[in-house]
Amino acid sequence: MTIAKPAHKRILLKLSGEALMGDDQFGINRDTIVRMVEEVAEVTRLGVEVAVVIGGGNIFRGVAGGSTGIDRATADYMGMLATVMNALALADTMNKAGLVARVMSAIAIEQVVEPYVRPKALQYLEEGKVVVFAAGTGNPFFTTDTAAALRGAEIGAEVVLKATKVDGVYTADPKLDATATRYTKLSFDEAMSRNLGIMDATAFALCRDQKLPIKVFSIFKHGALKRVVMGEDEGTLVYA
Ligand SMILES: Nc1ncnc2c1ncn2[C@@H]1O[C@H](COP(=O)(O)OP(=O)(O)O)[C@@H](O)[C@H]1O
Ligand SMILES: O=c1ccn([C@@H]2O[C@H](COP(=O)(O)OP(=O)(O)O)[C@@H](O)[C@H]2O)c(=O)[nH]1
Repeated sequence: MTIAKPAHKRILLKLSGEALMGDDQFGINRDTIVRMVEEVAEVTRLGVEVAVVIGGGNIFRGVAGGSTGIDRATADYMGMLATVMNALALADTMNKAGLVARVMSAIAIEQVVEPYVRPKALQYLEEGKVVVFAAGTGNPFFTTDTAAALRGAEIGAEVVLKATKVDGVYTADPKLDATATRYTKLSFDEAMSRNLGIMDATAFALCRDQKLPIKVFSIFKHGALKRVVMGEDEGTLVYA
């Protein structure tokens, strides 16, 4: 009997901040974060190197209502700090679950987390540690999706796994159209021409230029991350 091998050696997992809320209105839901870490742990046990970019939308978003009247750049820095909080919670939960996690921040807050240094991140990944990238790209006017594309390209990830609330890309918004069907895969050009919002335009363009495939899947579906990593039919693959 041959044992199935993972389809990917190194992945970049983008987790939205909102995913951490669970059914709460904001913040970090304990059961949800523990469950998410279990899904990640399962994949690391297969020998896959995992880097994570975490969002901050559960705490603060630069363009959200709570930032009304605040300068956009300032609000965005607040959003980046929110991702640092999530990263600390995520890494702490990972360490308690028996993983070894390291947080690297795109903005210097050296008493709290170490700065992002690419060779160091690569070293951690080679050592089997999970690297959690915090503070997005470190620049206002960007998103953590763009950070996922950027870091994914930098560390030579084979794929960016975009974890969302829906289990893939559909022919139309499945919340509004019950007849929408899920794509198993589609090319960057098809996604563009059909105007399917998979990631924001900057993130999407970066992945397309770098020929870095994106897999959209649901983090709320138990075992989905593992099935994605094993190359099974789960979510939607966007390819060059
Ligand atoms: N063609 C489509 N395929 C899948 N989801 C879609 C599509 N168009 C719109 N959506 C919507 O996109 C949302 C999924 O993105 P979400 O998890 O909110 O992403 P993010 O993590 O960027 O906030 C869902 O609310 C879904 O209804
Ligand atoms: O490179 C980045 C990444 C994030 N942000 C800010 O951080 C917030 C939280 O990130 P995001 O909205 O991407 O989080 P998610 O939707 O994944 O929870 C954003 O609204 C921005 O204000 C930013 O300014 N630059």
